[in-house]
Amino acid sequence: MDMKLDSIGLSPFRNFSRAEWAALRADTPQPLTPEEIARLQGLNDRLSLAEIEEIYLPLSRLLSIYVAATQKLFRAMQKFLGPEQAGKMPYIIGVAGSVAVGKSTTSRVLQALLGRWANTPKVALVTTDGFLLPNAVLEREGLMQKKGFPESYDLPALLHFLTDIKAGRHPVAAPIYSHFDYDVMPNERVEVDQPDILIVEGLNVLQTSRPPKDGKGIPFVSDFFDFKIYIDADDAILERWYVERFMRLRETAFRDPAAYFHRYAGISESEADQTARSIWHAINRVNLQENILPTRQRADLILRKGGDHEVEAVALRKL
Ligand SMILES: Nc1ncnc2c1ncn2[C@@H]1O[C@H](COP(=O)(O)OP(=O)(O)OP(=O)(O)O)[C@@H](O)[C@H]1O
Ligand SMILES: CC(C)(CO)[C@@H](O)C(=O)NCCC(=O)O
Repeated sequence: MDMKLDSIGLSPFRNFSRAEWAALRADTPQPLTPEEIARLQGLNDRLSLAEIEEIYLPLSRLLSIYVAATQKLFRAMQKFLGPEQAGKMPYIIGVAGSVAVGKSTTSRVLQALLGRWANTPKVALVTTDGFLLPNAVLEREGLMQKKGFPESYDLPALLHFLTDIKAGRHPVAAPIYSHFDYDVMPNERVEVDQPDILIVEGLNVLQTSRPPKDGKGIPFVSDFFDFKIYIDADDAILERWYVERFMRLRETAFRDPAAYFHRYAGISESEADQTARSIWHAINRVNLQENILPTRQRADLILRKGGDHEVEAVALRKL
């Protein structure tokens, strides 16, 4: 995806058009059953069957090849090192990209598709939103307009979580974020109990920032991932998706008086549109430019989306 490097044959990525990528599913052994199709489309009513079959099936096939190779290496290492070595270690996939690019939808589709492979029946999914600092802390530190920026996360807690997973500990608990409350939920946790694959999605999974204090010798978040996916789309398209989702939420979730953004249910459509655009420009777009986009080149695979969320090109790391 780096044109200059591409033209002199030095890009670390191999590029596929949509059609070239779709052809890779050719000998995927199991077709989807009608029940599976219904369940996958239930994950997001805008997701088309063509998208599942042409993009996400080849991707799940590729990932299952990587996972099988890692599992084989792990078993060989256990034999080499002796019987008292750590038990099961999940394969960790990171899914990164801008706010509103579709990280959670892609992750849920991959979770469902990867669970169909015999060597990975148990696939867990966690979002790094749960590791955001609570609003009370963000307010105290003057960071409410920086939600999603590196400094708005409890980075040591995220690193501890990933370390525990990699060490084979179980179960490991992760905090949960509520978009309805616009805050982390103080008393709720999701438990990750020795899955074959753990998918971690978030803005920050490819980042290399260290915790502010005593950061030396501590790994980067991105170090923990066996395979890193970046979902990409043009700036103007992302803004549109953000605004469309905001307007839809205004008709649905924001109507509930308990919702953090309830006040936006009462304003006019044009005021709501203005509000969404100003949040996008003041917070999420700045975060994209400064902190998210610069991590794209670190991915193993880039999914490039067009205006209707259809993947129009794929780049796979070859080095
Ligand atoms: N493959 C897809 N096909 C059609 N629509 C999609 C697809 N993926 C996501 N969307 C839509 O795009 C919007 C953003 O998707 P999603 O919530 O998955 O993004 P996200 O990257 O997880 O966002 P955030 O970072 O804000 O949590 C939603 O309105 C969703 O319905
Ligand atoms: C929670 C995050 C950071 C990521 O999902 C995002 O959805 C968010 O809330 N960003 C802050 C600005 C906004 O309200 O869109």
